[in-house]
Amino acid sequence: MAAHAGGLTAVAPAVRVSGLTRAYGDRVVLDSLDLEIAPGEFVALLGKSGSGKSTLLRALAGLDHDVAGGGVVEVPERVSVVFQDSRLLPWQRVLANVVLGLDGPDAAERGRESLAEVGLAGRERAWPNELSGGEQQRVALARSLVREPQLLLADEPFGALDALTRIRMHALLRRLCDRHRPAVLLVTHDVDEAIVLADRVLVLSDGRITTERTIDLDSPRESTDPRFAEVRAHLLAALGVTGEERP
Ligand SMILES: Nc1ncnc2c1ncn2[C@@H]1O[C@H](COP(=O)(O)OP(=O)(O)OP(=O)(O)O)[C@@H](O)[C@H]1O
Repeated sequence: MAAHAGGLTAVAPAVRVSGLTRAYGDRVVLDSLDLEIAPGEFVALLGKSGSGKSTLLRALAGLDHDVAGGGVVEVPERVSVVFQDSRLLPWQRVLANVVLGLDGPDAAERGRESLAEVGLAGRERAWPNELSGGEQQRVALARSLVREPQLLLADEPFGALDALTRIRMHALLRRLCDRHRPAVLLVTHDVDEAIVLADRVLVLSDGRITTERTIDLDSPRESTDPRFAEVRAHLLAALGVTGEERP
């Protein structure tokens, strides 16, 4: 069992990770990693495939009891997680999925409001399999945000969506985060997605955060902006993508 349980404490809405180590057998994936996320800050995490992004996210979510390791992980009390697949219960209607486990007499009303926020007003009684992939991810976002998380962990939430839907979801997620102000850790493979959405982009390599870039581009962030291109080149270089390999 990981040392998460020993290190996990409920603190103000921000993240502090210190000396985090995680290993699968002999394979050390996170090697004394340090990370802080300010309240309301949107952080994107890039890294090569297999670099340990999901392992880090799972450590923050407290979902890694099967992994050996140590270190301190401090996260807020209310943490929500969104994955690449929506993980909706197929035998529950949309509203029931959103409010599942939610207490209080106003739970259904809050669920309805949350669905309206993600553009799904009127779809409360639909079954998950009646929705498109993008709509299912909207429901997953509604389910996360109805709990007013102080920390939102998102592991490739748009990875399975087509390019157009992904662009719409970027705008939606940014809007929702501006309104609800959770701290966010977004794991993504998509460098442009990271630059469009995040206040700060991190690169995970060799078990640690090796590159950190604050994104201070004006909104809306356009990939045609030369400053955007400069940030992209910096991050791609940090990911080990050479000039010839770049699109
Ligand atoms: N349950 C497990 N048992 C053994 N090894 C694992 C397990 N989960 C992950 N790993 C290994 O740990 C390393 C990091 O995996 P992880 O999923 O965190 O990487 P990632 O950066 O999220 O990768 P990707 O971008 O491909 O999703 C990989 O080498 C992976 O094979």
